[in-house]
Amino acid sequence: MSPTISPTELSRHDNITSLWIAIDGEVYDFTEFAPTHPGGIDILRQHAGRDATAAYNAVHSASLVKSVLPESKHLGRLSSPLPVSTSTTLSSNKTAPKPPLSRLISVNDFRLAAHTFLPPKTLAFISSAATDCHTHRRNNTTYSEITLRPRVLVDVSAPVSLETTILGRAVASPIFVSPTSLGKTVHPEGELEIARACKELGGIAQVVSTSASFSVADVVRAAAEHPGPGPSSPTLANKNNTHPVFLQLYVDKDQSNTASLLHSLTRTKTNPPSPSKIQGVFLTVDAPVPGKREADERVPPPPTTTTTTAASTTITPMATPLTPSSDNRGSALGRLMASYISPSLTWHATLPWLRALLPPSVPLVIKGIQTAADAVRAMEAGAQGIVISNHGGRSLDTSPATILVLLELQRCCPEVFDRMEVFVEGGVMRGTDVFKALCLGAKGAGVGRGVLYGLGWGKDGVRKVLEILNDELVTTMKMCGVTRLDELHPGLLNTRAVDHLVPEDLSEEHPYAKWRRSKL
Ligand SMILES: Cc1cc2nc3c(=O)[nH]c(=O)nc-3n(C[C@H](O)[C@H](O)[C@H](O)COP(=O)(O)O)c2cc1C
Repeated sequence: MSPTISPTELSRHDNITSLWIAIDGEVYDFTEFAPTHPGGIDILRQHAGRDATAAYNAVHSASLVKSVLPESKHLGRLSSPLPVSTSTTLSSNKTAPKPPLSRLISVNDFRLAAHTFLPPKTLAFISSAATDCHTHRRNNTTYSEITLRPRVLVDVSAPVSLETTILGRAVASPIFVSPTSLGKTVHPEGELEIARACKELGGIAQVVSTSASFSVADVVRAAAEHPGPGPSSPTLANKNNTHPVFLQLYVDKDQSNTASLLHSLTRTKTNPPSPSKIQGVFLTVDAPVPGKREADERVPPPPTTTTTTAASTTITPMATPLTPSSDNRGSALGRLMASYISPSLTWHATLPWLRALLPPSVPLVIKGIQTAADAVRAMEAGAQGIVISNHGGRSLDTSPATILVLLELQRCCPEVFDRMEVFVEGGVMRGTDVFKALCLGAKGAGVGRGVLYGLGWGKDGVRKVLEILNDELVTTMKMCGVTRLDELHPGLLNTRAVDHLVPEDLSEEHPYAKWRRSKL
């Protein structure tokens, strides 16, 4: 039986040299873990010696604490409950009722509707992008600059199957769910609901963020327990009635944390070994430092309250004088979340290190490629895939729209499409966007914010967002005279309006400005 700890004893451990916290009636020692906490040490210091159940549950799954702390750090049960001092969630501060799903017929409808009921801080976190948001906008608008070249008088009566593979796994569609952090800020079951929707749709690939509210193991478990469409579904891509789950990886400043995370997900002690919990790793490389997201910085967390009345218990775990709200740069959740991410990844050290950590059967994909030269480097480094991405315009404003980078690869290094899988994400809001990406060689197109807006309605909302995109893709294909994904090719597009923006070769030099400040 675990020891009993009194509130008085708990309250003695209220500082960084001895940092105990109670969660759901259990007391944990966070002293060693605190400096590496992904959300920063300040938030743990704020709750040191206290009951942090409400703040914890607002962003984390119940089981996460047990998976990140060793058993020895679970000290015992709290002898009597403590009054709740601060609580609860970014998503509890609703401002309007949600419109019914039946009224929403486009991804943009979801975006607009989410603006009516998501609390301001959650909305700012999701919708924000770096500085003036040029890249965020252009990710989307550049798709509309590329026009279609429909072929008519083609029999398109055959049913269209969107089934394909992603990194060797059968999927129901080339559209996949991009990794996003803190799903619980939108829905209490966050990434679990996304997994359920992906499974119900017959196997949509889901990339789960290292900074998700739920661990990947929780996501895999939730999907396994969810009935899904059943193996008898005639359109089921994945006959095993599962959906592929990939881990998006931020390498921790303390690399041993990353090593043990990967070990726990890909290696088992069982004999014979059970399969890896994840079907691949997407290493994010476009956010070595946090982007300056001004909307997220500007919107303060809801005000702190110390009362326990039902009406006033709405607060984020960040709302204290120690949190970003007291910082003279603002109060961005994104910046707080990024504090554990290593800024020192390199081609020559990080990739071989990661490859050696992963079993050979687990593919490694580099997420955040923004030039043809880096695509070639990734290929030469032995990556199984790349994601052309600029983090949805959240990292570096005025970096190129992702569809332009896809064109750059076609122009400068077309061989990469035969040697590895190329994915693209950023600004995908329509089936026509997906169609254009696929015509230009993408194996799949990822959706980030659109899925989060759908998550406001739980799994049914996520499902509807993905269904809308699938339907629009099928309609576009038929209108263009094709009924199979392998019939898509660049000739179905006119890219002249943007061709002048596409670099012409792999050179890392400017085409004519050769001047250098330093001769070194
Ligand atoms: C709220 C939010 C959180 C995100 N968190 C992560 C993350 O934890 N890891 C990551 O690699 N990318 C993250 N991204 C970037 C997405 O994976 C993806 O690149 C981007 O959302 C695609 O653009 P879109 O939102 O226009 O579809 C996040 C994006 C958003 C909107």
